[in-house]
Amino acid sequence: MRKLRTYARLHAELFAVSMRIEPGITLMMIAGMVFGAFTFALTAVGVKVTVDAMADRDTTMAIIGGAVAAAAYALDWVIGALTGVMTKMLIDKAGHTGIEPVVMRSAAGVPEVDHLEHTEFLDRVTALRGQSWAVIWGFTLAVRAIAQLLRLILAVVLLGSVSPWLLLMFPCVALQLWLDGRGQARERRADLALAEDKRIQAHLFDLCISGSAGKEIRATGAGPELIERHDAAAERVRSTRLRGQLSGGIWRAAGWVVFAIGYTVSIGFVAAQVGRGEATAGDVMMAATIGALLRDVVGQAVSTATNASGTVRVLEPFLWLREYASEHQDTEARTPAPTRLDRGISLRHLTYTYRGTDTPAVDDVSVDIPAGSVVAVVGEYGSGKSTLMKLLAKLHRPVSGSIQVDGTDLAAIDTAQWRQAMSAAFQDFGRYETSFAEAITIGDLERGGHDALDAAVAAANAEGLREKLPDGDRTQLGTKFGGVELSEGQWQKVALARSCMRAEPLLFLLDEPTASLDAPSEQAVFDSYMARAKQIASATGSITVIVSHRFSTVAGADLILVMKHGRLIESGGHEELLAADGAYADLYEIHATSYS
Ligand SMILES: Nc1ncnc2c1ncn2[C@@H]1O[C@H](COP(=O)(O)OP(=O)(O)OP(=O)(O)O)[C@@H](O)[C@H]1O
Repeated sequence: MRKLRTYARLHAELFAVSMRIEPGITLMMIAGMVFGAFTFALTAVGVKVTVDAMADRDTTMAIIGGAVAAAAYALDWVIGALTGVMTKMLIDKAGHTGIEPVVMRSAAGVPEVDHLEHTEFLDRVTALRGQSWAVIWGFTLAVRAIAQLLRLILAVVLLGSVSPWLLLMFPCVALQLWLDGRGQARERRADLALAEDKRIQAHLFDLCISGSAGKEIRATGAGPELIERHDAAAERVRSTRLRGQLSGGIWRAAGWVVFAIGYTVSIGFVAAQVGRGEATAGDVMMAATIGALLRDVVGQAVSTATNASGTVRVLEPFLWLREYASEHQDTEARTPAPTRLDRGISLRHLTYTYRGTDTPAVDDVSVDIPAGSVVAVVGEYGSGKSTLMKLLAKLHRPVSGSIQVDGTDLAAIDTAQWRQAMSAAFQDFGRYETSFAEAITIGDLERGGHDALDAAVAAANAEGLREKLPDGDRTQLGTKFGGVELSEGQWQKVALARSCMRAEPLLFLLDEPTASLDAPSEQAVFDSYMARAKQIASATGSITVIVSHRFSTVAGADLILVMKHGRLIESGGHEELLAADGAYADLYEIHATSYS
């Protein structure tokens, strides 16, 4: 019942969207479908009038009845064709301009990132990708289903007026629809069951044709194994789908058998009534006509139901995605973000566990980071450094504990404002395939014109790259849209410059932002970042947090946090930690020679 209400509400919304985008076509389509139901009834009545008039030798009435029946039948076809065209136009326009933006906003507009790594989200996005039009199709099918119901009601009235025996057809129709529904459910279940294999198949395909992974695959000789796995996934998809279609087909065929029995028996009863003088030949012809048309109506109802159930595959993810996006909008976080830091940022028993895992990635971390400080986070791979950075950026919500910004819980601070107040460069940076200038200034980052762009490029040590670009700042980056391809390190410099567009961020997060750079570039970037960090710190009390394996950089930080298995095991200044001769001293010894 709840599901029914949810879908009714959704269709009401989709009606509103369609009316907003194409009011004329929406109304004409609905009117056409409803009117079509009456032409169906008119055809049957016309046939009865003709046959009875012929029996009475009333030629005029017979001609009128025949003409009405023929015209109504033909009109039904014309209306069917026109509503078909209008439906297509509506789906095309409202789907792309009304629904696609909602899908995009729901998928990309959640402030946190937990969902981006989760199958329940990914499965639904896979189902919706490029399929937004089918959401509006779902609405047009609902209208069609109502019009078909109207046809069935008219058929009941007409058949009931001839003989109650004819009503026997309806339980058979109902039983057929039920059996058909069972068949569809089988197919739907099979479709859901194969979603993961489909994703695996797509992932392996993308991997094999991607420029970056393609090199590695060839070098390591992993190609045949990946192709084999791809084929195995494809085979699982095929066999699961076939099983679903076979069992669905059996249920459907059973449905048609039931209908055929109902039709034959009920018409047989009326024919017997004619012999007893209880019905006219016109009644039999009307019943036979309605029965025959009913077969079409039921056939159409079944195909509407099939299509509607097909669109559930899109409507369900659409509803889920919208609900997820609205539930994760962080609307309680209303405290304005500060404009400067006085005391600093304190982590209080901060804990975060990724969904689907048991061990916390950040485990009970407590530390005070004074305003104006440069902090380095070090630790082995997988020790929780990136997760800590993401928690500071509000990309994940702590499972327990908190982050206090000058005494205010970060959870209560307006997320959008917090992001405006900070800057970040991550290890896995984005590649925006647009012009060089736009790839740096894109987003809601401050647009300080050419001066800001120049400063950001300088801070990222990307002037050399900029000079080499054939069209300067207007050079299109990436080959997807016919631009120039950059090396990994050059892409990283663009990302670094992007993170420097905010002149005075309160929090500057740098999560191994130079992993793809050569040693001199890395040194130059860190020197300029450290100078910048100190300069910003004196103006607004800003904090810079750097995750790095470069110990010459780490050593220059005011505070060093050493992480292990998600826990903060040591913290302090470089000399202090070396003197303590603990984990930091060990790490320093291992890394100093290779990275400094
Ligand atoms: N999306 C995720 N889902 C589940 N577990 C995750 C996810 N991301 C990270 N982890 C796990 O959380 C732990 C901490 O990962 P994190 O990336 O924070 O470590 P790190 O110290 O930054 O590692 P690295 O130096 O390799 O970047 C690791 O055990 C990792 O496997």
